[in-house]
Amino acid sequence: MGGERHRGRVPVRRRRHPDRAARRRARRGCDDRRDGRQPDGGPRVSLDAFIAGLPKAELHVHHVGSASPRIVQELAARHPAAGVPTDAEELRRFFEFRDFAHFVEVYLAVVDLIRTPEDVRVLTYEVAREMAEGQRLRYAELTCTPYTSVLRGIAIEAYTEAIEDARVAAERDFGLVLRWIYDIPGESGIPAADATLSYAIDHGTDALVGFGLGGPEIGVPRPQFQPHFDKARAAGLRSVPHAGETTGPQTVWDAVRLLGAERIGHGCSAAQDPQLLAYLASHGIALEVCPTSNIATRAVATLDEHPLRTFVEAGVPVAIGSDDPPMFSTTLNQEYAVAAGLLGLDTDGVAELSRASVRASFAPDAVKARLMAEIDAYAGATLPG
Ligand SMILES: O=c1[nH]cnc2c1ncn2[C@@H]1O[C@H](CO)[C@@H](O)[C@H]1O
Repeated sequence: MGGERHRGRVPVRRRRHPDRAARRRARRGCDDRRDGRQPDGGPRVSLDAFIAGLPKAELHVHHVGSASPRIVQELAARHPAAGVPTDAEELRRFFEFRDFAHFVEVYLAVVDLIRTPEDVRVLTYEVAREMAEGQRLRYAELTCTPYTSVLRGIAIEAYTEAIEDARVAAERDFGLVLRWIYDIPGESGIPAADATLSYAIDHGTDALVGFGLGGPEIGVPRPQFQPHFDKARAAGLRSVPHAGETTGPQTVWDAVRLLGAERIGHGCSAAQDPQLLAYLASHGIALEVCPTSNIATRAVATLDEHPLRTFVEAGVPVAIGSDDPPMFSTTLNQEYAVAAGLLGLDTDGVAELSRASVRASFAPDAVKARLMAEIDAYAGATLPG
């Protein structure tokens, strides 16, 4: 496989910092270089166009957080009491976050729009359409929070049926393979953890692959959820908690040591702890890195300070994710462009980012092999221009 060319590493260009032009491209989320120095061959495309056409896997994206303005507007109009604006400009302002706590507040206001099983089905199917058609996603592990929907009156049986209907339809209609991760909304504590575990173990389908933990970290210590993760893992689910997004490296250690994390959501603060980086690298524990989200929620102050390069240079596997893309005015394509700017990647490097996500995924082997072959075929047939 093409991925072996780099021994499974994303090839960072050996510079301490991305050059000014790369930083500008990262900020704009695009690449308009036209150096014309490439050999003749297949179609020539800009890095942006290359990314747009690149088959991809997405491992860190939230279900409700993927609702596009079109879907949010539609739901907001159906459920006006939730207080989410329906006007496009007001909606844009509504999604400007003061800090992480405010982000969670806004996020939960959108959660409040999901009231019926039909809301869940439409949301999931439309999100899948946008993933496949807009981002060339071929595989996605979507983080769902059934607890918040059940709390709003949707029975877990109806919830499960709705997402499963959408999953089957999305694979049939868009060729997108979907898998689920159920996360505990951390701010709701042990009752949410108990319920989410039961939804996973008693109601989860074969498409449920992971067990997660989201929401705030401050005031929500990870160790309290160890029994839940123990049971989820014993039932065959993979452990994928968020950690180190808004607190220090100790939270990441807790996630790894106590919750058995196989991948970490965000993990930004791991960059402060060289021993932790070495541990993540030697155990192949991937960090799901969502640069624009980190800036929007103020987890990282500026893009120039983003730790992605530190992770890659330390040999930590990374999977680029979009988190809650419409809320952060981004897309997975744009996150790839930002990552390319931070790492100084060309088209080969960007293709390798996509392979890295496939490797870190919990996709069945046959799906992984198919995706790797698709990426190789695409990268081999497209020349940068
Ligand atoms: O970046 C994020 N970090 C943590 N939680 C998040 C993020 N994006 C969405 N959620 C969601 O916030 C809800 C409240 O706990 C959870 O449902 C979690 O999935």
